[in-house]
Amino acid sequence: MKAAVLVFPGSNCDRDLAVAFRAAGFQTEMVWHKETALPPGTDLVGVPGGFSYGDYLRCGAIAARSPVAAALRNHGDRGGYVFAPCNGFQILTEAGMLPGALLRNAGLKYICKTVGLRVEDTESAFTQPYEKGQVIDIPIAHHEGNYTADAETIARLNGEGRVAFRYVNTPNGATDDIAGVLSSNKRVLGMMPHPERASDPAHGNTDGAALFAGLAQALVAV
Ligand SMILES: NC(=O)CC[C@H](N)C(=O)O
Repeated sequence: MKAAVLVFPGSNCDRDLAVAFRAAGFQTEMVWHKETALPPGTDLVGVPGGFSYGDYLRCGAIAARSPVAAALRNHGDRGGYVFAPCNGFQILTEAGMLPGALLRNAGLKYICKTVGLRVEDTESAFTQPYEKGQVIDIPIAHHEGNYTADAETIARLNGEGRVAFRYVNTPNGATDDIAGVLSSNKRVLGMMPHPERASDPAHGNTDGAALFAGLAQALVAV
């Protein structure tokens, strides 16, 4: 089971993500943004949180056009798993790998706190260890987490079971309380909250650990 974590100038959750992947049993390599290929045999790509390229232009817009982005897109196109928390989610929407956009938080403030998330769909590798409707506590830390998409896209995401998580009390104005979205094959997950920051007893909260365990379980079964 091989994972790669992309590293952009300004990434700041890349090592946290690698720690969570390794704890779940993935052999994990860091991949610099200038690379044009992923390590051979990569099963899972992590697109980490942070402030890639200083959040200039729009969060994630420059990273979505970086050399490594083409390799990331190929990985997704051939059915590879991608986990993208926070800035990673912003990068995937900018790259067109997930629908919608992340706008500035409704209150125009950076928000850093732990929030309740309801698990909405348990048919993906990421969410299968949870119970449908289960509420988990996961930290957020962002100023552009206001998920927005047109009504048709929101209806499609809801209808296809592609809303992985919803906020219990939406902190950022996200449409339909959406906190995390899956691709149509459910192998790509983008979410604003950070499960990798709630996956070790030392974090004081392990609600996120099951997500990484679920991924490992799905990949062992392949
Ligand atoms: N923690 C993060 O990944 C921050 C995401 C993004 N740069 C924002 O502030 O919205």
